[in-house]
Amino acid sequence: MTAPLRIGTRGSALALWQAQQVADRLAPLAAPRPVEIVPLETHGDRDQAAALSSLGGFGVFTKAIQQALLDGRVDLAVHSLKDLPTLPVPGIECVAVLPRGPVGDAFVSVRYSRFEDLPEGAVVGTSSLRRRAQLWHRRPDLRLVDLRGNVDTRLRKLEAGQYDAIVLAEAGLTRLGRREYIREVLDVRWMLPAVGQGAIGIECRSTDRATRLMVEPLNDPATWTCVQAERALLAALGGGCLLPLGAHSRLSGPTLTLRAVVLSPDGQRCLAATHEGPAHTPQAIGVELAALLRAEGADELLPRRS
Ligand SMILES: NCc1[nH]cc(CCC(=O)O)c1CC(=O)O
Repeated sequence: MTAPLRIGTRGSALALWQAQQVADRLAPLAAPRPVEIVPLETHGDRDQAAALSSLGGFGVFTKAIQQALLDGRVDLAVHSLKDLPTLPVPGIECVAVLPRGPVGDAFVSVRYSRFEDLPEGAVVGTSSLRRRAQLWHRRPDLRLVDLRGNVDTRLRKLEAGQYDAIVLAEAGLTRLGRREYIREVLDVRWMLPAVGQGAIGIECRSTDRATRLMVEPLNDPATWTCVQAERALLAALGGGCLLPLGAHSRLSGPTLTLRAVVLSPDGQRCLAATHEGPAHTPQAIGVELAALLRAEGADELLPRRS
């Protein structure tokens, strides 16, 4: 009975910080069982050089952890929700999300204190299709160059002087104690976050009732509502991280408002729509917003999937 409760996670500093949050909250519920963090290497960690798209794009940071969960090598899995594909994995269920952190994207630069100060043709590092498309939509003159790696790797590359600025999730910088790098949080009215950005999801094996019951109390209902709507939107558009889609949800009393943009990769075309409804039907709001975007012609912008 003293077998530890094992939490599977990526081994990056950010992933370990997130897993530790779960471990700290779970410890009193699991006692006297100890809680242990098990860092696992994922496809996305192993192949830093390859573009995410060439790795297949779906679940490169989550599949290996889900496999360990299915194999019984770990008892739960902790993911950045934005890295977790919406396609359900048989035998695995997302049981809880922690209270959401900051959702926005941060402008990080040594040379410029505001995005608007970037001179014509400035070099901005980011590999995210969503960030690239929204940056280009606002500033077609920018030179956008690939930048991959963990948060600290990207900050080091910025400091090496190769980029005028980079864009990173505010949540990651905050969690790693790197907020001093943030020069400006980009306005969510034009830089919409990724689906699930800033949220941490916890998965269990569907059959492991004991662990599920232990994890359920960690769920934050407000965060759950918002991410359900965002993920339903993403699923209805059939996209993974290869789709230049931004989404932002806001819960105000009994009403959930979801806003989203779908862009062409070059940022020239941008469709936006907003939809709201009762907060107890988040998935319907996401699905209906997808239909509104389709009615505007989103299908032409969605990547072809084989
Ligand atoms: N794709 C990598 C990734 N996955 C989650 C975060 C940050 C935390 C979050 O947004 O939840 C990051 C880094 C980044 O995008 O800057």
